[in-house]
Amino acid sequence: MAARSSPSPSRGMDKYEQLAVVGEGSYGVVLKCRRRDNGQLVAIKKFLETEDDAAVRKMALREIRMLKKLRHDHLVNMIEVFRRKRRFYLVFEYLDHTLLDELEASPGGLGEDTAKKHLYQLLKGIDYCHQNSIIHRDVKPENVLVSNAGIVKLCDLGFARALAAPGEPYTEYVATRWYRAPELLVAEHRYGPEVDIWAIGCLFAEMLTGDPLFPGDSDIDQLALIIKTVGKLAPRHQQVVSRLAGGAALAGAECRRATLPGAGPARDLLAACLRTEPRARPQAAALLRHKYFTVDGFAESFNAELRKKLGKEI
Ligand SMILES: Oc1ccc(-c2ccc(-c3cc(Nc4ccc(CNC5CC5)cc4)n[nH]3)cc2)c(O)c1
Repeated sequence: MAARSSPSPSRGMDKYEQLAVVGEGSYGVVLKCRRRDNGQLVAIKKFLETEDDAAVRKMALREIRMLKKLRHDHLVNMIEVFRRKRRFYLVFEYLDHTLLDELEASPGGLGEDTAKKHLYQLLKGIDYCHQNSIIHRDVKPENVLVSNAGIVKLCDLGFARALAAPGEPYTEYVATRWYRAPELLVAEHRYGPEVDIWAIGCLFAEMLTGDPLFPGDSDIDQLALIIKTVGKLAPRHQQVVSRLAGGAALAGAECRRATLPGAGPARDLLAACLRTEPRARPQAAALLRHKYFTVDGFAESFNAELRKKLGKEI
């Protein structure tokens, strides 16, 4: 057989030059890398040793199966997967910074125009997940990526879960407290995509003001902040809270209402995302049709802007 005329193509991590660590989690690390042959920037999630730890291997395979199904303009897309020296490597699109970076750089908030554009793209991304029966479960500023052109993509579906079959309880998980919906704080077994709508409501408020809406320092404190601002919990949740340590004073208490940020349709949309009864929160598809986005032709003109920036039909 003729010898290869060209050098054998680089395999796995040899193809990439490691530039920085951009994220760390319990199951691995996310690296900023540059592809040697074309200079493309990518993010590579490197799992811990998968052979020795069955749980990590199971988690990695579940994550890979799910990520292979999901492709959307407002989700960070996976480019390739490879294994090397008993580890899995997931190669993703790289975007310049996170929403957390933007919030830290703009203490007074992002301004309503930017907040509205980010919110619209977030809702598109999460609507795609929900239409594909996937709950993200950890929507927070660190998991929202922003390109230099203002394109917003959700990332790190490491916590994501497929919607449970009817009657099947979900496993416990600890998403970031400040963005956790009341049904998760009271450990309701049957939660759904509404937990992502709650988190997006929290992000919208934070983009408007620059401050986290509910920065609770414990689960009970988190519930207290929620009740103080958006009112009573759903009756079935109040019963659970009344049995928690320190919860008796909380259940059913309707403290002095702190006010939500925003005005008019923006406040209306925000309040809808933050209804304490999960079943009362609108789905992402309905929120995309909310008057906040439609009344002034925003959706039409912004979709045209997105098409241009994304370079394809939406
Ligand atoms: O299941 C999974 C696992 C991992 C990911 C994932 C995919 C891609 C990324 C990513 C990150 C990224 N860019 C980035 C840029 C900057 C930072 C940090 N900035 C602060 C200043 C230090 C963090 C991230 N581009 N792409 C991060 C996570 C994913 O989307 C799904």
